Amino acid sequence: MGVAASLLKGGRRNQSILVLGLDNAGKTTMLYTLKAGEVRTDIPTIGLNVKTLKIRGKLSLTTMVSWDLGGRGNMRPFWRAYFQGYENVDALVFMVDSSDLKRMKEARMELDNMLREDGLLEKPLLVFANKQDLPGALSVPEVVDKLGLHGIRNRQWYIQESVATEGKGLTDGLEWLTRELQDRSRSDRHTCEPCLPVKGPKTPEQPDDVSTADTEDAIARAEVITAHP
Ligand SMILES: Nc1nc2c(ncn2[C@@H]2O[C@H](COP(=O)(O)OP(=O)(O)OP(=O)(O)O)[C@@H](O)[C@H]2O)c(=O)[nH]1
Ligand SMILES: [Mg+2]
Repeated sequence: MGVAASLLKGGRRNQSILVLGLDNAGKTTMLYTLKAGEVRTDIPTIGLNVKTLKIRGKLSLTTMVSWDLGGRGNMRPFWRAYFQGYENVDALVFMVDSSDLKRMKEARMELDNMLREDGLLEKPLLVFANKQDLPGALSVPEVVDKLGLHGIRNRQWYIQESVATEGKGLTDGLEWLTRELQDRSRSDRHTCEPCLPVKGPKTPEQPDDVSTADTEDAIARAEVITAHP
């Protein structure tokens, strides 16, 4: 199972998003496609990629640092250590290859395992039902069923169909997530004044050229400024 993690920096504090999914689900493709016009489809992630996305809105700039850990097998102990128990992760994105019926069970197991992590309890979940362009791809209700999403309790979740190679659905899903995070951060402000800055996961690069986030308009203009190694 591969994973990409993103530190979304904007507004009053950093927000970090883990992007998870089995290998071949389309995580890296999504990150590349968010850079308008560039699609890389031929590189399975081996080891660790670090990318920085600059997301420009009408009045703002948001910076997302992403960690993309590819490969098969159980890397969870490594991720848990790397992200310090996930306590500073704000949200999850889970990407699934909707056309790969044979691996739906495995995908569900990996998702369930991550949702059980103490540091991730109650954090919002966005699922991308990816590869909708392929023949035989499961529909959104079918993916909901296969992944057992209706059984999720005590967290907000949302599923979005997508075609990562064409950028379809990516901004719609991410807009839901950013709205959800903004709502949560607003309600935190009411309930925990004064809010202390929250430390994000360790990153080799902490961009600081960030102003208030206006993500609804911004995501579509994501610009990858750090290259795939
Ligand atoms: N048809 C189709 N192919 C896709 C789509 N998204 C990704 N792919 C292809 O699926 C393959 C795997 O995509 P990656 O982005 O490398 O998958 P990954 O989740 O990063 O995989 P790992 O790095 O191994 O964890 C590539 O050949 C992509 O071109 C999609 O929406 N439709
Ligand atoms: Mg990858």
